[in-house]
Amino acid sequence: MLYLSRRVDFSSMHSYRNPKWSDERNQEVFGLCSNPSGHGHDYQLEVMVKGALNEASGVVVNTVDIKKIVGGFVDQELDGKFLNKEHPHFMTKIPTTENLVTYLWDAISPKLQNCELHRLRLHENPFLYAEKEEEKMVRLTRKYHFSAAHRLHSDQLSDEENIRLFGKCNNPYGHGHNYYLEVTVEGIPDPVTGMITDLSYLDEIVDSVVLNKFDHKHLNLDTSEFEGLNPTSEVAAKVMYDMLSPYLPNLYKIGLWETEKNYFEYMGPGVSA
Ligand SMILES: Nc1nc2c(c(=O)[nH]1)N=C([C@H](O)[C@H](O)COP(=O)(O)OP(=O)(O)OP(=O)(O)O)CN2
Ligand SMILES: [Zn+2]
Repeated sequence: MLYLSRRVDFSSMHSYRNPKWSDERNQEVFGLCSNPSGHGHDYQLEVMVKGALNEASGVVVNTVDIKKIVGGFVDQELDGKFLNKEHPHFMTKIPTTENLVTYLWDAISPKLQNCELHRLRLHENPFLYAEKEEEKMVRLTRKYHFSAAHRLHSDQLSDEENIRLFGKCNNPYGHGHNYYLEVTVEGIPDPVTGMITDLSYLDEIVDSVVLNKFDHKHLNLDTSEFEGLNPTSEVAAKVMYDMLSPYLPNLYKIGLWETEKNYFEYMGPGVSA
């Protein structure tokens, strides 16, 4: 089986409002997104399909055909529209990223030929995306930033072994990174709010439980969470998962960008992708 991906872009306006609720209630639940005049996003939709290689043509499916099918569909239905007012499905269902990706999954899967839809990832902005994969629940990923210093050093190895294994990263004073932390939750979008998890709750938890502890800190020297641990990014991803999971019962994955080139993820004990 081969997997391939094509990105399709569109811009839409939306407003998060339950028409049965008062302005105050909508404001309380949806915050700024409840503005009845709406606001907009430049969405990026990553369409990943799977299929068998056609030996004669050398392709599973022509990506230009995916562009025509999916691009044509979003151009006609979503691009340049105020979804709550102009799209029948979203007149009654709140156009959250989770609901949008679910709608797109149901609409696009039957249209594809010579391949099957494997995953849709809908980016609302560079810090938020929702995704749907075959036979999986919807997932929502939020990206956060913090800066921290660390020294790679294991107490279980000799000084020579530490230097040999970690080189410059074993510098006694440490060194620093611009970390990007991705927190992924999964679930069924709430039928009333259209959300898997309230983003303001997620932000509050990640801020108070992780970012406030680690931002602008030396992980080895200033944090109790890394006491006795070597703060590699594998260990850091696991530490952060364990810190967040008691507050986020639907936590699916922690992704940690240590640098732009080094990425690590942890899905909890015994879980694999
Ligand atoms: N398995 C792991 N290997 C390494 C880790 C880690 O956490 N787990 N961490 C480091 C260092 O912390 C290091 O600072 C990253 O170094 P490096 O890959 O060299 O940095 P860049 O991504 O900026 O790449 P350049 O080659 O320097 O451009 C090392 N290994
Ligand atoms: Zn480092």
